[in-house]
Amino acid sequence: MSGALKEDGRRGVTILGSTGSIGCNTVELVEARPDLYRIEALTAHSRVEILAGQARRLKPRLAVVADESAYGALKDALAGTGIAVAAGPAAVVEAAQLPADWVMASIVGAAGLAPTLAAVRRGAVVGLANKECLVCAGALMTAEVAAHGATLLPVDSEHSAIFQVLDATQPQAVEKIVLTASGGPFRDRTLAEMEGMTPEQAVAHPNWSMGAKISVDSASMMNKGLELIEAHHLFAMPEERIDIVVHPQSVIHSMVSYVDGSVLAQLGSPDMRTPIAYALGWPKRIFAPAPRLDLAAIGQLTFQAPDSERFPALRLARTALQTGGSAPTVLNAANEVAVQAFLARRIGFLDIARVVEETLETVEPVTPSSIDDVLEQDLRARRCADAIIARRGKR
Ligand SMILES: NC(=O)C1=CN([C@@H]2O[C@H](COP(=O)(O)OP(=O)(O)OC[C@H]3O[C@@H](n4cnc5c(N)ncnc54)[C@H](OP(=O)(O)O)[C@@H]3O)[C@@H](O)[C@H]2O)C=CC1
Ligand SMILES: CC(=O)[C@@H](O)[C@H](O)COP(=O)(O)O
Ligand SMILES: [Mn+2]
Repeated sequence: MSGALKEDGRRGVTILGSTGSIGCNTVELVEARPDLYRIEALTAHSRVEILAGQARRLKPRLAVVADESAYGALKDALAGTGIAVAAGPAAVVEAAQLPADWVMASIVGAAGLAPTLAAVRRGAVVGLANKECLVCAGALMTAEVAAHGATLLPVDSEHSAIFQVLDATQPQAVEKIVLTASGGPFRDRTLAEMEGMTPEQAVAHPNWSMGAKISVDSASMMNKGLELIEAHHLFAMPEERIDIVVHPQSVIHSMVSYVDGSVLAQLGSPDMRTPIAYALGWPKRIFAPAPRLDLAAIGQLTFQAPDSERFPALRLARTALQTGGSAPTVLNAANEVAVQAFLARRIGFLDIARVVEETLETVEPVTPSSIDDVLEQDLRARRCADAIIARRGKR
């Protein structure tokens, strides 16, 4: 990021998915430091009111909605501001192509792949919250990062923690990465209890305030499975050297074990403004208004082994990573479809993992050699998962 400052000394920032949980936290941090940052572009799917409010305050060059039917509303909301307005998935990619120094990739799901890739391809520094794009296209994505001299800065709290304590100068000294998992809202529930859990119960995360999709992923622990694959790609760490430990307090955000027996961890309150600020300020640290950690008040930090009987998503993700090729792409796409079906009350909570497993059994893994191949496999998996859900509904 050195040399990435514009003439006025401020870093140009684009936020892809500015209206979401990560996006709004990023906006808050950027807004607090007009001396350091100016906004280049903001994008959303369809929540025009939030996007237009952010745009009026931050005055980007461009504001984009992915949903074309929201174009008129955005145009009206920003009339007379001089801010350019556009709509559609291609316009989101164009927003990512504007010459911002730093891009927050915080669109949810594989929909974030093309715009994130567009930022990578122009060599930007990318704060990566969107884990799905590394899960569905990890090897191709990291190759693009290397080819274009881009920088990926992890924003996911666990990966930010690892990034902060990993000694990249001595990769041979690293024994293991240990991802912490809260266990989600159903950590101590039986399978019989989980069967009847509602979307409202699933999105009620005990520690973090997040968007609906990642909250359901945390409840099924698919989030930790996706994070396992994300860590594998971000830190070039083999699957068997990435452990998962359940830590209900979400205070230790992850750890790195070294060959001398030392374990280094990053701690903090469960507040995404800390990892976002780390990526936004990198290579320096900037202030974040997250609650300060009071260990005496917390009293105890506890740990337990993950249970892949009650949380089969953990097993499915590990197996998909071992299988390789398009298996993680299929896992991710089927999970996105199943989570949406659960949120729409078309399937039950435990059906999410069942749909993912059946899709993985049905769609033959291939070795994608391009992003187009990945997108093709993503589509195949979505169609397969849709068909499985439709069949389940008819029983
Ligand atoms: N929330 C968190 O604390 C964490 C999130 N992450 C990851 O960050 C990403 C974002 O999560 P989160 O902020 O919780 O999600 P949200 O659902 O809160 O926000 C998603 C954002 O993406 C936009 N969006 C949704 N669909 C599309 C689409 N098809 N095309 C373009 N834009 C779209 C939304 O627009 P609109 O508002 O208009 O619908 C919104 O701006 C996810 O990949 C998640 O796994 C990782 C760690 C922590
Ligand atoms: C904030 C963040 O990074 C989330 O991914 C969080 O880790 C979810 O918590 P779980 O550990 O319950 O999946
Ligand atoms: Mn996380």
